[in-house]
Amino acid sequence: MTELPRTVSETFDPTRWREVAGFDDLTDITYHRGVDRSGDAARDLPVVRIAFDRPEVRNAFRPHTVDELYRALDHARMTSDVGTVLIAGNGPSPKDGGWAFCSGGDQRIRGRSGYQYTTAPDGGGAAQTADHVDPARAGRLHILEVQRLIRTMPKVVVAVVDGWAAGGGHSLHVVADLTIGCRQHARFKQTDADVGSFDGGYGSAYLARQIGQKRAREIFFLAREYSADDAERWGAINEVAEHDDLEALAVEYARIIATKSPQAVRMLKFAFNLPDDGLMGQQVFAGEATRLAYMTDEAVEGRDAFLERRDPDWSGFPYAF
Ligand SMILES: CC(C)(COP(=O)(O)OP(=O)(O)OC[C@H]1O[C@@H](n2cnc3c(N)ncnc32)[C@H](O)[C@@H]1OP(=O)(O)O)[C@@H](O)C(=O)NCCC(=O)NCCSC(=O)c1cc(O)c2ccccc2c1O
Repeated sequence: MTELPRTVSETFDPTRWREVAGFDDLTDITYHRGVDRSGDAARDLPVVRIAFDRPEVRNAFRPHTVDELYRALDHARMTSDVGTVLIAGNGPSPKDGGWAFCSGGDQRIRGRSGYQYTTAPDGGGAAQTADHVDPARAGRLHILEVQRLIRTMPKVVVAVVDGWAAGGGHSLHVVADLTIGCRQHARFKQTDADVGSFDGGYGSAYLARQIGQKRAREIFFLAREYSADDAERWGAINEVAEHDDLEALAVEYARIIATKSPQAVRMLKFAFNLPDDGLMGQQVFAGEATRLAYMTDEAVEGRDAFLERRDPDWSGFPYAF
């Protein structure tokens, strides 16, 4: 029987998860693999849980958080028996009991060139101030790289919103394939324009594709707070769950997704992306089509003819219609 992991969040059920080997150095996020311990031997499930772990600042991200998030997501992307990636926020805050999915970029270390790396001694808690900025490392806006990874990974990414989704955290929920929200604590608020920032890509324009121009503009221009029930009504999220049931619902989504064909899910995700992603969307979709084509006898004939220094024989392959 595998050892139970530490309880990283009040809603985290350690019996459902195991730690992922090679990630014991994480400071700003947690990363777990779903596991079924009901039998004699624990069995891995096709789901991972990646969670922001800075509840004292409503799970704001600093560059180091983004580095860790990218690394865990990319590991999940390359783990071929994982079909669903949950992104969550650990909580509540030890300071005031507040819950958050993610409140976006850590405003304390935002510089003129982006969010700055720091040398704060405590891993990013109270000591994380502009005084600790590392002048040798350029400021970053690389949460956008994370957005692209979520967008292009051939798996279903689910945002599990158990508290504030604000600023860049709001954008992460927008770019995720699916979002579920907690009735009691999920709060959505797009604060970008309050703090002189703007996610002009997926966070805004893609949001408008999802819920319509008027509502998306309202969300950005008024920066009002809205609930999970509001969000569901507007089509901004998929489902609302009670606080105690939210993570179980996310795992249930993953179970259902695992009953579907991986290839079909991959092709569907890239097909959904294509119209909004321009040539890059076409490239990603077409790459998968090329991979499928390589599996045919026709493509094998082309390769073999080259390797055997002969003309290809296409006679067995009709111009199908
Ligand atoms: C999220 C809130 C609405 C929650 O309000 P609440 O009243 O519940 O909690 P507090 O405000 O008291 O917060 C508790 C505690 O956490 C600290 N904190 C919260 N959020 C942040 C943050 N983002 N950065 C740093 N610290 C934060 C807060 O100061 C309190 O600390 P104490 O020490 O006082 O206990 C509310 O907190 C809120 O509005 N937060 C800010 C939301 C925000 O504006 N985020 C940044 C938006 S910009 C952004 O995220 C962004 C990032 C990018 O990398 C981009 C890249 C490219 C394009 C655009 C980008 C972008 O827009």
